[in-house]
Amino acid sequence: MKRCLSLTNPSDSVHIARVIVDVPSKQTDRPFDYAIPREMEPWIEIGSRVGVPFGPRTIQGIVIDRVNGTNIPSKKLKPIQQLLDLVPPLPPDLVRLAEWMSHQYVCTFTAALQVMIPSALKGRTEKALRLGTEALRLLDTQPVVDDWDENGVGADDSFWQQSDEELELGKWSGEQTLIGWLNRELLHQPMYRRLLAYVQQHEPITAEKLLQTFPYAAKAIRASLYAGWLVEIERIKDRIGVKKLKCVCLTMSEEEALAFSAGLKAKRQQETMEHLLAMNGEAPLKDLNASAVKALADKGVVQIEDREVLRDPYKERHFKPTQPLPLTDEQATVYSQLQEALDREKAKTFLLHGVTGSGKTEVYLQSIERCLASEREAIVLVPEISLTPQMVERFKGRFGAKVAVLHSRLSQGERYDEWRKIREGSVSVAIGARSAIFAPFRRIGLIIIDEEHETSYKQEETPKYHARDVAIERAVQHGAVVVLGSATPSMETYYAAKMHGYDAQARGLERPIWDVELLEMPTRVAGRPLPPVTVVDMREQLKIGNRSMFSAPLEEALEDRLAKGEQVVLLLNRRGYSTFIMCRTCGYVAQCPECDISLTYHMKTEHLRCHYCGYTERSPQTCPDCESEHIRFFGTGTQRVEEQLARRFPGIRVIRMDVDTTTEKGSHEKMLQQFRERRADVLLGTQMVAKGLDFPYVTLVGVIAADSALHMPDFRAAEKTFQLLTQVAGRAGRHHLPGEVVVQTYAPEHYSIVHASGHDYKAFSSEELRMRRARLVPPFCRLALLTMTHEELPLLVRAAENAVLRIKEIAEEWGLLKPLHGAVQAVDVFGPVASPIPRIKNKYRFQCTIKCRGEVDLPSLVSAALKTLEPMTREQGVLFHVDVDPQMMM
Ligand SMILES: Nc1ncnc2c1ncn2[C@@H]1O[C@H](COP(=O)(O)OP(=O)(O)OP(=O)(O)O)[C@@H](O)[C@H]1O
Ligand SMILES: [Zn+2]
Ligand SMILES: [Zn+2]
Repeated sequence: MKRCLSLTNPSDSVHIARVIVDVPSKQTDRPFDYAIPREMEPWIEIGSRVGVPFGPRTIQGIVIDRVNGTNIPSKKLKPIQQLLDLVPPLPPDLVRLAEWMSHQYVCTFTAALQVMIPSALKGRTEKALRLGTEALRLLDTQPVVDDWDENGVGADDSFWQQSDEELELGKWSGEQTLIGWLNRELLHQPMYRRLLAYVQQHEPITAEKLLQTFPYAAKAIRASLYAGWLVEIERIKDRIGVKKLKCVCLTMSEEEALAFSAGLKAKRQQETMEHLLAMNGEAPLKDLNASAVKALADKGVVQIEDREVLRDPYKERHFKPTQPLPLTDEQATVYSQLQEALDREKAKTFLLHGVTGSGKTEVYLQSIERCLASEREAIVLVPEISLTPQMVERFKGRFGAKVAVLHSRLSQGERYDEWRKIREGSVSVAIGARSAIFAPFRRIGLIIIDEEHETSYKQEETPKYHARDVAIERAVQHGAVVVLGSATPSMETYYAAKMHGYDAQARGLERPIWDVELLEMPTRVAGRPLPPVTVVDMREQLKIGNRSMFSAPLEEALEDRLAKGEQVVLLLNRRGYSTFIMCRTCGYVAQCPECDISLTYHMKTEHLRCHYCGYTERSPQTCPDCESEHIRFFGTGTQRVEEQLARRFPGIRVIRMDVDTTTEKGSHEKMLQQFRERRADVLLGTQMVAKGLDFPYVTLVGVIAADSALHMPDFRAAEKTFQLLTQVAGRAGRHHLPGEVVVQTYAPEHYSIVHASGHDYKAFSSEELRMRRARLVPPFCRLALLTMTHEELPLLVRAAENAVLRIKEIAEEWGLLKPLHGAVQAVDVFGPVASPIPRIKNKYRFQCTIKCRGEVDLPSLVSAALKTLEPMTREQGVLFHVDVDPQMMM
């Protein structure tokens, strides 16, 4: 950690900062008090990142509060050692959100804070200041007076010390006042202009150095930072630097340059001058002819300078600007409701249930426009997988440079730069996957979650948050509107929307978690029909002697499209398919030596890898058990389908998209582009091909094995199957050409397949909800999954049994085990049982499930339980992991 400001005598300080230290353990999961040294006084606020002494070390922490007193005796009170950023990385509302998360998901406060900070910031950083564009303009129009002396110390030093009250620094809402104050007072002070001029001459300059020259200027610097007159740049050592660009600049005025250019004989040089003039006197070196620049530089007409640039991953792409479309009646009805809610500026959540191709995106776009018009910002969440150029294009096309894109495939530096644009307020729309919900905007008006049913909105590592819950909570803080959009809403959200309007009493034990209002768009834009679906019973195919992967109807349809030059999407449901190595002679399956799970085969490197612990080995050529050579890869299936396609339809152009072919950065995008340009006939893939794509020439969608996920031990299996089929069917016939879908299955009578083929969400959801109610699974209860791990099995078994007893006792003490409404208890504890993966990294795993209904505060119950289990961790080393509202029951 690099020091920004040094400390003096801590005993001078009376102000206290409450700091959450970055040590993710239960024992340290509380605020620690530190004295604020006087120099740091104006800089420390809620959300500041600081370095503090902790035991023998200095560690990082986040200030969550400032107070005037502490119980810590003054001898023991330690001062903050370092301030890591001049503008805090987290605004106060995100700090509050992190506190809420730590309660909801039973994780440490610091884990929740850290997930909000871009990883680029966690490297070693060095801070410096430069002028903002406003300040540059000011200095151009009102140059600093001549009596400027290099040290900048003038007679009006006393100026810096006044106006403390007026400033009201640290309040985000005070910004307007602050900018007003700057305009009214500060800018007329020659001293302030000197400060800016000094920065201009020495930029980038560290705050430390600036303060040496202007010892009293701390508050003015801070005010300037808030107002954008000064901009803080971060140079991150080791990890990522700020990107520099070589620029060529004119050294003379426009008239002089014109005259000079007119007199030039060399054509290249003349062109270069004209280009520079057209670009307002400055252009990147790489855009110009290097030898012409060299010649001009030798004549002293231009010079080359380093410019700091924000990396823009989409810079190379041109986005065609789009205009709002006239809305269809359905869209207009939905939009007017959203508009009304937006104008009210009160928190509210909607579910937009619109069939595939109903034009949800256009509704999003126009709602965002409305939101921006009232000077508020918008966040759009999409599943990582649909963060394709096509999706980005729609938002960039409408809002241009106002859009920041947060994409996990961006480099760390690119991601960090996008994040900075959000924090600095130079963009007003953020689009990204799950973690974009933490975009550090200050006045959020609208949060859109597209494909809200996607499981990728749930983070599977600590903090195990769900972006949907977090969005709803953030919206409450900001008075924002949340739109959950989907053609196949999750049962949780749909049930909540169905219950909207029933009072809490009537809902009783079946009360949904959120209050959601339902909006519907049941038809496709322009009256386009949903494609007809043919369900093929594969058992029948076998009976008539067809042993190939393709049923007769699918084969015919494929042939037909190839003849017509139309395109096909083929989906292989990957869940349930294997990626392991098996010996066909003895049945040996390569397993991780540390975990009870088969190793995954990676084709590119010919390695076997454990998905859980990272263990890797070379793929064996012969079976380690029986030495047979018939040991082979049981592929994802897509590879086999590809082989068969090539054999059956010689010359067919197939793009295979799965985990093996999309590991490289940008490969996913490239493939889709290639398909869009009709340089392939078939797009073959796993789940990846099912979502969000909109290709006009796709008229056939084939699903190879629709039911492979139905037999997973997961109460959401039917829901997932229905969603996948409906989504992929929705890719066909979205434009002028009519589409068709062929679904191959061994379970044609299963309700998820029957209703998906009828595009009947309502029928599916009512049947599914009936089943869920009968089995008492979400949304008719909430679950928490508690996983316990230890190296020794007998010890773990005993501990797990004790733990379950303890939890039952607590539920009993809380009066929650009493039967409510007949036989149904408010809290039920199941287990312990061995986890579906019973051993990971040499540790055995047991789990229990806590189920609760009605108004039970599940997080509080779980965290009370964990507290009483702490001695087990301390004395026996048993570890506990909690997942509140789990999406995966592992
Ligand atoms: N008002 C409109 N007038 C004309 N065309 C429209 C209108 N609204 C949307 N469209 C077009 O309809 C098509 C489908 O819209 P869109 O992709 O937004 O649907 P969607 O509801 O998001 O579907 P999915 O859930 O499948 O992603 C797009 O090509 C879009 O440009
Ligand atoms: Zn073998
Ligand atoms: Zn392993």
